[in-house]
Amino acid sequence: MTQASLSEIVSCVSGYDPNAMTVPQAQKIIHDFVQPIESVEQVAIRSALDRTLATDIVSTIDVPANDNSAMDGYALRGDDLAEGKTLTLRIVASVHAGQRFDGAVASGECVRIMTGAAMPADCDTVIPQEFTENADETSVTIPAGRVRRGDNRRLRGEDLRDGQVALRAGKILRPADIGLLASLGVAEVGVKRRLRVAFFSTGDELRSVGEPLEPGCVYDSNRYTLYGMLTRLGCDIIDMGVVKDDPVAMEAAFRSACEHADAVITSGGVSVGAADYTKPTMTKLGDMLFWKIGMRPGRPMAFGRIASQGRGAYLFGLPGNPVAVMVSFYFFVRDALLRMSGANASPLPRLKVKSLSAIRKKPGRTEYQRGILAADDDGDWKVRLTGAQGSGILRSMSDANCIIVLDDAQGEVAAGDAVQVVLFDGLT
Ligand SMILES: Nc1nc2c(c(=O)[nH]1)N[C@H]1C(S)=C(S)[C@@H](COP(=O)(O)OP(=O)(O)OC[C@H]3O[C@@H](n4cnc5c(N)ncnc54)[C@H](O)[C@@H]3O)O[C@H]1N2
Ligand code: MOO
Repeated sequence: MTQASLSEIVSCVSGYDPNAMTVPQAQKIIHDFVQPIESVEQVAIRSALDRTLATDIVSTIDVPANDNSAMDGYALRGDDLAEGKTLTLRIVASVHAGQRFDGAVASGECVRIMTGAAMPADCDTVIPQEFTENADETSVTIPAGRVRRGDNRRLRGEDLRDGQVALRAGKILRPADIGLLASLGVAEVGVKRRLRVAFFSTGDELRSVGEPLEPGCVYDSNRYTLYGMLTRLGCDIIDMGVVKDDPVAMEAAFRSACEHADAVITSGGVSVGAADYTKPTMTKLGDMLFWKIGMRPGRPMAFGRIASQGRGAYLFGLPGNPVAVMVSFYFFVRDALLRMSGANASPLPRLKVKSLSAIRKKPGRTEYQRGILAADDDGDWKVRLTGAQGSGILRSMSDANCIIVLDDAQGEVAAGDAVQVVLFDGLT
């Protein structure tokens, strides 16, 4: 299948204007343009943690394999239970997990049973031992009203049935999933290979950690935040360092990155400054779009694809400001990389909570403010701003535990109004 060009994709977007893109328009174009990689590798299930499953996994057994007891107690015939009647049953056998009792259990009889042991064929109910009375080696009394037919019995195949799809291709495997695979007896699975993502920072003012900081210079922090975000996403990273504001050096960096990477991320040089060479270099080499997106931070952004030696790499030219890099990554690049890696990722969940801070906001653009979400004394979760929100203030990201997302239509937020937040941390 040949890949659609960016111009074909943008022609389907109503009201497309590169100088006034909305966040949803830009997200949609990127999502529609990127294509999943095809390479698959077989790995042991522990190594499959956080990887993207390549094929559906179908169970070849029932889990559990037998009806079994959910409690330590006594397995009995539900027919023996009668409303308001105390019952004394004769114990005919005892079964532990891993054992089964194949004998008959007649009316008036029961079997001492442990959690996980297979149910005797004639029994459909288990009474936990602490609900019984006068138990000894030979008999046990079941007081009236303590158990109903079918209680405390786990049914064969209630977790998964033979032939049922246990996990769908595209799932990013979490701890529960590799446990589920183990419960099916699966030792290895096919996962998509890790994405290879190259990145470099641009700017003559940038110094790398370890170098002296001359007047007018700043340390390059974007390569570290990108390293962190890409590593968390499970990518193989290619750190290409700092590239000077020089068209020849920049072209060489792009060409080299595209030889090995599935995606290339740059920061800086996408605005209108005299030394902003990223855009002209990208245009020379590939199928590129440059946008001014109605958002803050992260307004300028370049996106496209560079083809080189029969293969191609997607390209994300992010703005230089450190907070803008992170916000653009979380709200554009992350989804694209997940899609490229073959994952069926759902949108980042948003929670609606009250804001303790009044927030200045004009309708017409999306704002991503850094917030601290905490429970008050009544257990209600509320969010407040971290403080100054400039897109160069990286500490605002470090202090935050969430992003407050104020959509295009949102105007001023008064203290006490509800806002939507995206959490940084969660169970994965
Ligand atoms: N006349 C205009 N000026 C600017 C506009 C505009 O529309 N018109 N947009 C502003 C916005 S918004 C942003 S964001 C920046 C984006 O500019 P660039 O992508 O060209 O980024 P630079 O100019 O290279 O850098 C911006 C800023 O960030 C610092 N920086 C860059 N790289 C790093 C790094 N790796 N680590 C730490 N800090 C970095 C850089 O020193 C600058 O301070 O343009 C605005 N201007
Ligand atoms: O993208 Mo710029 O950092 O919005 O301010």
